[in-house]
Amino acid sequence: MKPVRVGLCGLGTVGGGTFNVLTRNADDIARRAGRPIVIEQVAYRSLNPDCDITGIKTTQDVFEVANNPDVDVLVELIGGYDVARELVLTAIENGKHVVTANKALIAVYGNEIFQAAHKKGVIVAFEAAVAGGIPVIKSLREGLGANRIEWVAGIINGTGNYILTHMRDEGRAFEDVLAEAQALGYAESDPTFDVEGIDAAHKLTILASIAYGVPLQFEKAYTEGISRVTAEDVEQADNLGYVIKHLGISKRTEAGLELRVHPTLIPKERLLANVHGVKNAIAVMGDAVGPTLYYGAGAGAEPTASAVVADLLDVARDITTAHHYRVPYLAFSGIDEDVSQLPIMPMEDIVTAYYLRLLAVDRPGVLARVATILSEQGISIEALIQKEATEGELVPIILLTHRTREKQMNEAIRLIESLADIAGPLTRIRVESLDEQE
Ligand SMILES: NC(=O)C1=CN([C@@H]2O[C@H](COP(=O)(O)OP(=O)(O)OC[C@H]3O[C@@H](n4cnc5c(N)ncnc54)[C@H](O)[C@@H]3O)[C@@H](O)[C@H]2O)C=CC1
Ligand SMILES: N[C@@H](CC=O)C(=O)O
Ligand code: NA
Repeated sequence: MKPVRVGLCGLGTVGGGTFNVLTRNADDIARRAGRPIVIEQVAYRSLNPDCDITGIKTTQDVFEVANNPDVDVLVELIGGYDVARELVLTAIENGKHVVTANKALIAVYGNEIFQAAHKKGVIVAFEAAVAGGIPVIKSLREGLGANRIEWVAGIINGTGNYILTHMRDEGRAFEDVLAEAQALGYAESDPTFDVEGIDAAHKLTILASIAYGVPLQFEKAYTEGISRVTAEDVEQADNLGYVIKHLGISKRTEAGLELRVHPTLIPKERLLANVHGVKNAIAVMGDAVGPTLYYGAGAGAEPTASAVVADLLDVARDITTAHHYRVPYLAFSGIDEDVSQLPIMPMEDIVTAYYLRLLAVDRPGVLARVATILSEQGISIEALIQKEATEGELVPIILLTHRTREKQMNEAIRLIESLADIAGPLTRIRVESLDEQE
């Protein structure tokens, strides 16, 4: 049978991995696809020493691939927003299917891209864009199709989890571990995307759209990174029975959808608390199936390539069976119709528990003043640790609260920070109990 011809754009970490997996496993892939999947052309800026591209047509210009009539599927692995958007739209305009690992592109321009693809009747597949090699998009879009999804929560940035794990286990400095994650090919070209939660917010935006059938709304996601989490917070969380993880959380509530990324205290016994290094895990709660968990490598050359090549297989199978994209881009049918208008909730309306760490002058009555402020905002305290003074006359106070509205907590924090006895901004980390095992 006629092969499916791939135009590979970008030969970096994921491009190189994709090239190698596709060529190494070509026979098995052809048997699964019902036809060979061959690399017709590669566009790259610099050669990847791990790839032997002898005999393959190459170019420095990615648009040559998008305009090449011998290419059936364009694989976009150059990353970034603008050139990638133009490249993908050009390929679609030319009737080519597209496979991409670019979550920034899908989260920000996905609505426009799917419209264009729908018009042309081509596939845009992006399994590698969320949680690397874990087939979470396929699971959510297809395997859980019978369910009303209640919530999705997970560790969806490998670099951030790698940093938190190695800082905690080896006491290493943030910058040192970040440099290692970059060398291993896990980080984005701008690593602040990983560290500040932007990459996780891109992925959460995509997961939420697929889970609830809402348009992609990255601009409404609340995003907070891990750069302010200290070794002290990690230790105090541990004393209280929690682990700090950087989570993406999206819940369906009566008021709308929560869409938030931030460091989170989770009970040590939860499965998510035990996901370490570059591994990702996403818990999904469906009304029929109950809690489910998807775990694996969230970044890296071949784990991510595994998802890219699986998407190529889907494309090949759809071409072979002459289907017109069997599964809708964001899981719900139609492109405008059937999209739910469930609102994304403002962060101030979120209800959750909180860990607070403050530094107070060691004088009688400070704790009572803090407790009064919390109580006046209707916030009750679940646990309290007051440590011996360690920093001159400043004494750390750790508080764990019961669930309360973010708006009340913001007001309480503002009032506590304005007390003369309190030094500097306090640390606030949200707490989730995440019943993913029940
Ligand atoms: N590294 C990882 O573990 C994962 C990355 N991704 C996504 O995959 C995409 C690629 O990421 P990486 O492979 O890590 O990046 P990378 O920086 O290793 O590779 C990108 C390659 O594209 C090339 N490139 C950029 N613009 C180009 C252009 N105009 N023409 C030709 N070549 C061009 C660069 O020279 C580079 O070799 C990104 O969208 C990223 O977010 C997704 C999941 C995991
Ligand atoms: N930089 C990302 C790569 C995969 O999406 C991460 O670290 O998770
Ligand atoms: Na994936």
